[in-house]
Amino acid sequence: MKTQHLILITGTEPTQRSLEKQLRVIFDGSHVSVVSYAIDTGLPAELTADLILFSSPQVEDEMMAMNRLKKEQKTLTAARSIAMDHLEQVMRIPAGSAVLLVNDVPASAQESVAALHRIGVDHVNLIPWWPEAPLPHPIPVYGITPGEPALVPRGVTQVVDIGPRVCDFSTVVQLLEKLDLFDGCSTVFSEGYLKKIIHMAGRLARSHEAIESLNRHLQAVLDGLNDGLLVFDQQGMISFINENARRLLHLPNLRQGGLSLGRLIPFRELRQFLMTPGASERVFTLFDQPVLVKRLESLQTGETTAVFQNVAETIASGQQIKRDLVRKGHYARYTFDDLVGTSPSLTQVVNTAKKLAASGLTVLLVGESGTGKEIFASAIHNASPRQQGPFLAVNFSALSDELIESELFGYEEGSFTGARKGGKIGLFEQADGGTLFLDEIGDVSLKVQARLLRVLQEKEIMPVGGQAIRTIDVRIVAATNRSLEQLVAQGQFREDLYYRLKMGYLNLPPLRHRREDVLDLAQHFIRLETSRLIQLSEDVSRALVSYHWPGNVRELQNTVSYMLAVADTPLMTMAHLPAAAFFTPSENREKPFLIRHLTPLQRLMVKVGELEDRGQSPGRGSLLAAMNAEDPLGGWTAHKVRMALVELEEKGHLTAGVGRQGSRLTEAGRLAWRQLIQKER
Ligand SMILES: Nc1ncnc2c1ncn2[C@@H]1O[C@H](COP(=O)(O)OP(=O)(O)OP(=O)(O)O)[C@@H](O)[C@H]1O
Repeated sequence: MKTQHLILITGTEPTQRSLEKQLRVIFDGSHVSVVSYAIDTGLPAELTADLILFSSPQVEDEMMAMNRLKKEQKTLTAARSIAMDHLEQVMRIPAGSAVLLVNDVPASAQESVAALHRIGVDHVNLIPWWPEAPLPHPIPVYGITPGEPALVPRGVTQVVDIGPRVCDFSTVVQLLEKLDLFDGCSTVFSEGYLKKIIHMAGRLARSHEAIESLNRHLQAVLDGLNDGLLVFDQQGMISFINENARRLLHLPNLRQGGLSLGRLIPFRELRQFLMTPGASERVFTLFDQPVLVKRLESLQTGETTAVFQNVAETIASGQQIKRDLVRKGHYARYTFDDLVGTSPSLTQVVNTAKKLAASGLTVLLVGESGTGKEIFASAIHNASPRQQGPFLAVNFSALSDELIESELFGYEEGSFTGARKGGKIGLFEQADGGTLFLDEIGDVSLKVQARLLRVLQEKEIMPVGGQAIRTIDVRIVAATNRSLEQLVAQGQFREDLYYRLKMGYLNLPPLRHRREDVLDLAQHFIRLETSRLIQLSEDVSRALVSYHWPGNVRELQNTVSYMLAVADTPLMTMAHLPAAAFFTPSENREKPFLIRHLTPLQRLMVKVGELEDRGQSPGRGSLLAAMNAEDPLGGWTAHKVRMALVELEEKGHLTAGVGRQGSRLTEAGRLAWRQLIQKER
């Protein structure tokens, strides 16, 4: 078969390249040779071929004006269209957007617009533009250019380069006809064309499927909400309604969209409220149920979202939340009724605490360890108007500065290495609307004190690494067993913070100042631990009341637990007490408490050290007397004392005195003694 020659003539080189490529694909495998020229880069002296294809009417005009072609030369002028490969990007430009169609000259810009219109791109407003043309105001964000990205003006930021336009379907058909190849190549060509359409349709179908599945997922999420949601525009046309809104409004399962508030909502007042700009929330009775309706307007879309909450269900879920808080320990366990005791000193402090609870003032609880500061803090919260809010506690004695700051104030994501993703909400924010109990406030550093003071003064916090200040509404109850006054005098506690905390001051009396409460408390702890009927012997009662209780109520509670553990009769006698010496009526706080946990040898050593501290150097006789008084159940005899002293001497802990001189602890002995008594306290 004879080879036919086709010449392509374009205006510019880029068009030459892209059209030549297209022609080569079409004529691949046929007997057509393709040669191309761009007027810009020059034409050969002779231009003869079986067919000459002009890339556009402008090129045709130019060539005619040049008068370079023979009269009988067959020509064809291409009609061009955008390549399908870029159509998808064009279709993704949001509907209604203004789009600058950028090309080099007015005619090609207008032609490109027309070409896009012809293939059905009508969802955007196409504005033809070329470098000398005035820019529309405002400058559109979107631009489309057929292979001229360098010409796109500044300000147009989202550009789709659709590449030089290719010969359209009709041009290709004419080409084939003129070269008498229609029968041979048309199938190849149409198949290639179809393949592209099928490929594109496939992609569209897949992305449509993905969108559908996302929509179904979102719908399921929104239907699963406890709240009803209704979205509508300024004309009252509904664009979205979820399952719960339908349920609350007794609506059938209607198709989304296309419906108006007027048709769907049978309550005039509710309709009016929904359509009133600026209205925020109101309770309506809908089908005999109180429903809280909130309006949220979106400035961006002009749409309004109405949130419907069934008041009864919301209260029930609030109670559930409260139950959850109990489980998590974010809950004030005690009330004033849990405080046992009728002594005047306790009654007086409870009465003041009740008044302070109602006042909302910051409260400072001062008292020795185990006096019930935590019970008071919790009872104050429960007797305050914040009782429905959270109650959170933080104990400063165990935390580093960094930990305290992140616990209290939270932090923003990425504010330090190891910061949790999404950041962390601090206790101040978590306790919003409730009470925060700051235990052992006397242990807090000056740095943290400064931040606390700011929170108390400004009622605002800024999370670690954060920018935004958040207003909080938290009542502070602080506690300490240290003398803050003394710490202030030593410069370890800020005076201004001290006075702020002290606005509501409560001094919890130690148990030894309210001995009247000891037996009530003991009975109370017995009842907490067992349902057995337990009685205290008179001796035991006397011993308990006369003991000075350095560990206060907690120590009494521990003593009761110990006795219940060792007693096998319903009557508690002296034999069940932890150690006889422990109950010597004395205010001496250095008395070792759990002396029973020491070996006899250690007990003797403790005694030697104690007597030495009082300036004595005890001989064997006085040691025997002292041991019998301190540890009557220890079975101490003169022999036992002597053997113990020998053993201590052998260990290098003691030097036994000669004659009237008593025994003394050595250096090593004193060290061991100090360790023992520290363990005991
Ligand atoms: N008046 C009281 N009635 C009943 N139980 C009490 C009373 N006071 C204290 N308790 C109990 O004594 C124990 C210690 O109380 P709490 O933990 O409140 O003391 P605290 O002053 O906070 O001690 P610390 O300073 O060591 O933390 C708790 O088990 C508490 O239930």
